[in-house]
Amino acid sequence: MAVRACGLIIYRRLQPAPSSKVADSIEYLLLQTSYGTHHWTPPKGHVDPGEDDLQTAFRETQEEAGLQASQLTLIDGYKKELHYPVSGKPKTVVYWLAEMKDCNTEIKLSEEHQAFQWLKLEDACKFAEYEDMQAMLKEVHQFLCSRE
Ligand SMILES: Nc1nc2c(ncn2[C@@H]2O[C@H](COP(=O)(O)OP(=O)(O)OP(=O)(O)OP(=O)(O)OC[C@H]3O[C@@H](n4cnc5c(=O)[nH]c(N)nc54)[C@H](O)[C@@H]3O)[C@@H](O)[C@H]2O)c(=O)[nH]1
Repeated sequence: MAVRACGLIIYRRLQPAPSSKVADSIEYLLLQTSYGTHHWTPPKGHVDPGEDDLQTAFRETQEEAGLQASQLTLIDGYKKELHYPVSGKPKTVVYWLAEMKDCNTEIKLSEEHQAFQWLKLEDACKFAEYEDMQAMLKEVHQFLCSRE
């Protein structure tokens, strides 16, 4: 059976300048692991026994970024599964989308991560080096822009 993890793609909207596009005011949160290859990822982690997927996504976000569910707005209509192998075993990661209620809320990392960045789409795709993650971020961006 596949290893299962869940997380949240978190974004914030900066106040756009009058002439700029809404799309340019969106930034995504990525965390850099303090272990392994120091890859960048949204907050996410393994599902604990007895937990449902969305509970896991919020718990991991709280543990890894210090953000409470009450500080986030879960966005209806977006959910995505990524499937990739880790150490030869299949892994499924389920992501939801959430917006920061206050874009200045402090991010508090755990020992699992050594840095975080708020990134515009183009830079987020550079930091998130995996093609499936990049495709997901682009899809999310389209989704958000189409709602405006
Ligand atoms: N010392 C040490 N300790 C580790 C290591 N490894 C884990 N720990 C410990 O485990 C705990 C983590 O527990 P949770 O937080 O519950 O789990 P997750 O959040 O799920 O975290 P993971 O890091 O296990 O899982 P991924 O992010 O999935 O990375 C796994 C591999 O998959 C690739 N990869 C990543 N993302 C993508 C993608 O989007 N697309 C594609 N295609 N590929 C992707 C990439 O190659 C990567 O190397 C920590 O406490 C550590 O103590 C390690 O190497 N050394």
